[in-house]
Order: sequence, then structure tokens, then C-alpha cells
Amino acid sequence: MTTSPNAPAIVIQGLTKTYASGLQALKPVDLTIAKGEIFALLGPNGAGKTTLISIVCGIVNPTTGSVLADGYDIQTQFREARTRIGLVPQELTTDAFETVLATVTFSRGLFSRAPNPAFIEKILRDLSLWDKKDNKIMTLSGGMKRRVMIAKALSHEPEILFLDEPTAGVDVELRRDMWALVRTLRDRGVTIILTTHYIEEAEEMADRVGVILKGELILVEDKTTLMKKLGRKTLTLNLIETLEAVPAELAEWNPTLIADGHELQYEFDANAEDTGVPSLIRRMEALGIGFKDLNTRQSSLEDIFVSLVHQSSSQEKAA
Ligand SMILES: Nc1ncnc2c1ncn2[C@@H]1O[C@H](COP(=O)(O)OP(=O)(O)OP(=O)(O)O)[C@@H](O)[C@H]1O
Repeated sequence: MTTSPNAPAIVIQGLTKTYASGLQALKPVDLTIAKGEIFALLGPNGAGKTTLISIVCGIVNPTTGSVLADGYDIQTQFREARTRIGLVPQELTTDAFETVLATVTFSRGLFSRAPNPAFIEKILRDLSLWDKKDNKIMTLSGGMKRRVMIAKALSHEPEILFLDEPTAGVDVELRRDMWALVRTLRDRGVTIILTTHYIEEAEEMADRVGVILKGELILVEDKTTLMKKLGRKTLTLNLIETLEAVPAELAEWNPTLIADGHELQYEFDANAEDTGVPSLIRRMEALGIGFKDLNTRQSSLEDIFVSLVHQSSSQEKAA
């Protein structure tokens, strides 16, 4: 397939969507996704993730704005743009009475790609579906059906793959398989954009993370930078003797007792000049509260996400 070597995978400019009901599902969104990136779009239910993906994939028309996929305009150059995109939708939409092989082969044909049985076999093998190739879709488990959806999306060799909630409701094993698969695809140069509710998924896989709330892309950041910049740390002290309550003398650090009083936890801003850690330890020594061990842990993306959602709703209340 001819590609534009210098074009980013996706360029979204001034994209908005107001549904016929009057609901504004997307406020102006600008976003550029580089080739070969794994981009995770995080947001609570109804934030606008599916709307955004559906516009980029040409399923929903935008109200204003433009989208380029590999340099091709999704509205004025639909075929060129759409051929470059594979979409694994949230809902399982596939013909229950067809076999796996027929369904996936048919999907490739929809994009006017020449038949390539060897390629289809490879996809099915990669997804552990080859031994199910003659099974009717309706006889497969939910997890297997989801794999079929991925195989369909990959059948026309897209360079950009959208995964809308790829692991919603799947078991841990399948989730890990999916992650491995996504990494393999990335290693082959496929750009991957996934939406997810699972912060763990973004943390595990994404190069960059975007957070969307009420139709607004409030943050786009390199994952590691985001975690460093916004991350707080938690200090855990493993006490020699259990405490029944946090001593009043430690109140200014506002620590919490966990593990039946065996551990004391203190949360601090890792970037602050004065983290409060040395003074807390000195105070504990002065009080004769000994500890056997200690560790600090970077806050997870989940902690960051929760605090962003919280900030946004308190700003709204204040406005
Ligand atoms: N066809 C439609 N007509 C009217 N409103 C719609 C339509 N599709 C979605 N919406 C509304 O637009 C908003 C954004 O929905 P969207 O499905 O994009 O969110 P989401 O972030 O993907 O949510 P979820 O995580 O639940 O899938 C929601 O308020 C939804 O009810």
C-alpha cells in the first residue's frame, strides 16, 4: 500500500460533534498521533471516546473539523483514508452463522484487497484462531469472538488500528494475550489507538495517554512524563510494633495506619522541596516508633486519573 512517509498517522483538527438530540459529545478536539505510537484514550462512561473513534473511522460525521489518516482526509478522501484504518468496535458485530475463515476472508474483500490466503492464515494463527477456522462464529466463546473481531479488523493490512475497549469483560488471560498481540503489532509498525476504562491497560501499554472528560480532551501527555509530573509518592513504613492509632504527634503528616497497625503510610509530593519524609522519620525516632523496613511507590496512573476527574468536577461546581 502506498503511504505518505512523512504524514503522521492521524491528525485531528477542531473536531466537534453535536448529535441531533442537541447533545455536544465533543468540544473542539485537536490531536496528532505519530506513526507507530500506542495511544490510549482514557475517560469515564459517556466521555466521548466512541464518538471520537467513530468519526475518525468515518462511521459518524463530525459537526465541524477535519481528520487526516496517513495524510488522507476521512471525508473527502474516504476510501484512501479508510483503507488505512482497522477498527475493532466495542460491540461484537459479526455474522453468527459464518465460519471464522469465511468471515475474516470476506472482511478483506470489503476493502477491495486481492485475496491472500497465506496472510489470513497468519492472522488466524497469531490470534490462536487457526484451529477454529471452520467453526461457526456463534459456537465460539466471547473471548474467541473478540479475537475474530480483531482478525477482521486486521484482514486488510491496515496501518492504523483502533481498539474500542478491547478488553472490556474479558478474563485476565485473554487481556494479557491482547496486550501481547498489540505489542507485536506495534513492533511491526502498526499505529494503535485504544480506548479503555482500565487504567492498568494504559499504564501497561501506552506511549501516550489522552484523558477525555465530557467531550473535552483535557490532557495529552507522554505516559512516563505524566506519571512523573503528576505523580505523588507513597512512603510505607513497616513498623516493629503495631500501633492502635496514629499518634497525635504525627498528625501534621496525616499518615494512615494499614495492615492492622503494622504499617504506616504517608503520601507526599515527590517534586516538592520539602517532601516531609526526613522530618517524619525524625519525629518517629523521637517518639520511639521503630520500623524494620520502608519503601516508596510512585502513584499509579489510576491515582492520577481519579484526581483529574475529581479536579474537573470540583472546578465545574465552583464555576
Ligand atoms: N447517536 C447518538 N445520539 C445522541 N447521543 C449520543 C449518540 N451516541 C452517543 N451519544 C451520547 O454522546 C455522549 C458520548 O458518548 P460516547 O459513546 O462517545 O462515550 P464513551 O466515552 O465512548 O462512553 P463509554 O465508555 O460508555 O463507551 C454520551 O452522552 C452519549 O449518550
